[in-house]
Amino acid sequence: MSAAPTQITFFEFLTPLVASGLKTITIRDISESHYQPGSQVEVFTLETHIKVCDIMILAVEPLAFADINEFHATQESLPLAELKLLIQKVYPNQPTLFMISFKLVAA
Ligand SMILES: CC(=O)Nc1ccn([C@H]2C[C@H](O)[C@@H](CO)O2)c(=O)n1
Repeated sequence: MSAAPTQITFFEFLTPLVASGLKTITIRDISESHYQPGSQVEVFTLETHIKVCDIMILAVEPLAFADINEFHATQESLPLAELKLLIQKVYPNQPTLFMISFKLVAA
């Protein structure tokens, strides 16, 4: 069994939402779902790999694309339509995804 990851990347335009504590979930596919609840994880920008902040993983739960709703959009700090378009673009044709809940530890 491999160790849980200690880093996560976000698109640069989303990192202010993470560093301010406004964004408290991210929805990823199975390849990016192996985070351990209770672990501290470093956040980097995807495009430039700049360190943004640290977060603590609270939970990792399966989430069907079809079940993504306004609750998830609020936690993502994004409009629901924008969130669903983004997820479809990043993870096309993947009905089963994972919701990673987290809290900001240090900006
Ligand atoms: C490799 C990588 O950084 N991938 C992703 C995947 C998703 N996101 C964002 C986009 C949405 O806000 C949520 C839901 O997927 O997570 C991201 O920043 N980076």
